[in-house]
Amino acid sequence: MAGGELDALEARARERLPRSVYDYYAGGADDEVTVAANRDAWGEITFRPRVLVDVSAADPSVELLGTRLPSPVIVAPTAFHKLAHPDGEAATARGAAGRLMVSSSLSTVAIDQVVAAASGPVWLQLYVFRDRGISEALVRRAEAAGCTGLVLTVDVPVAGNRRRDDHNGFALPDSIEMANFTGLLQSGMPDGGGSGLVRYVGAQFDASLDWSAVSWLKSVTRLPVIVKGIQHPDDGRRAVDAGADAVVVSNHGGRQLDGAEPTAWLLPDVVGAVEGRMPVLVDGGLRSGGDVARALALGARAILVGRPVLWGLAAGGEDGVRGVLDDLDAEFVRTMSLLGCRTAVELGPDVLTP
Ligand SMILES: Cc1cc2nc3c(=O)[nH]c(=O)nc-3n(C[C@H](O)[C@H](O)[C@H](O)COP(=O)(O)O)c2cc1C
Ligand SMILES: CCCCC(=O)C(=O)O
Repeated sequence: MAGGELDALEARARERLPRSVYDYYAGGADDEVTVAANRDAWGEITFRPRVLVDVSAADPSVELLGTRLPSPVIVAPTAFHKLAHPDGEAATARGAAGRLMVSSSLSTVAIDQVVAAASGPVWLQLYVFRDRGISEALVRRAEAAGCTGLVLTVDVPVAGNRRRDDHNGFALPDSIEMANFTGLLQSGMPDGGGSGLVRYVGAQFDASLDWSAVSWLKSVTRLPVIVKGIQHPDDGRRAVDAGADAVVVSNHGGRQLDGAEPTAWLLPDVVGAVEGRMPVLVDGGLRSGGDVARALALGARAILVGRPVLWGLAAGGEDGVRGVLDDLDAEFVRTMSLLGCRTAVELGPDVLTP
């Protein structure tokens, strides 16, 4: 579903969604330069295919932290799916159809119900709250639910400046709650002007978080810890030293620091820095199976997609999500085949223009 088709899906989602929800999903920080740059940067990477390779059984599966995934395409954690569809994250989990889904801390369906709806593995994404007890309770809920990984998002010490949300006074309606926090924390957003999400983040998230958070998380769980939001090769190295099991190179889809480097440029440097000591994942602006192949060729083990899943969910519920992901996979297999690669691990820098 590259290019035009995905744009058409986004247009359908946009028609169905209230303006403030569409803007929350689509938008980014400040001038949204990084939102656009993420996407454009993948498109600038060109291929050098090899020919006369038997690709009759091209296999897109990848191994990640001891699990074989049917595809390198992972559902990125995004907040508030009930704003897109009444079944929320349960519909997304069904639509993921066996692929790995990362469920947001800020989901509108509780993590145990997300896992129950999923046919593939589920990781819980964690924000660290001022009250560590809340984060630890979330870890326990994830473990009890059967999650197989914890994704620590590290690029939100404070909320990015989302102008659209400010303008729209974005907030969750009273009918929708942050379902992971019942009994732990108020499950809505504080009142006031501007973005309710920014007020919520300011009140609840721990801006004092530092590298000790990774060892803290490792000390309270036996689940693998994946650090999401790495934007510097030295931080990739530090993540290895801190005991992370994997990292996600991400600028949060351009929603945090505007002007941040597109992840396609940054990825090879982080891959180089970690020297194979752990898998490196990437997200931000990947919109086609060709982009997936580009990321793997640059050294990513797997990739995450954010907004396209939300467009699928808003436009077509569970089937819409499945459609987006199936199309990405089909394009990826076609691209692999045309590059002369039989397995996802065969994708390397040699299939790209140096
Ligand atoms: C609407 C929306 C909500 C998001 N919520 C979260 C979140 O709760 N936790 C998180 O770690 N990342 C969150 N992200 C960032 C995504 O996980 C991911 O990094 C980004 O969307 C990838 O870029 P893409 O949308 O261009 O594919 C969110 C992104 C969007 C678009
Ligand atoms: C401000 C961060 C909270 C939710 C989120 O991750 C997003 O909207 O991108």
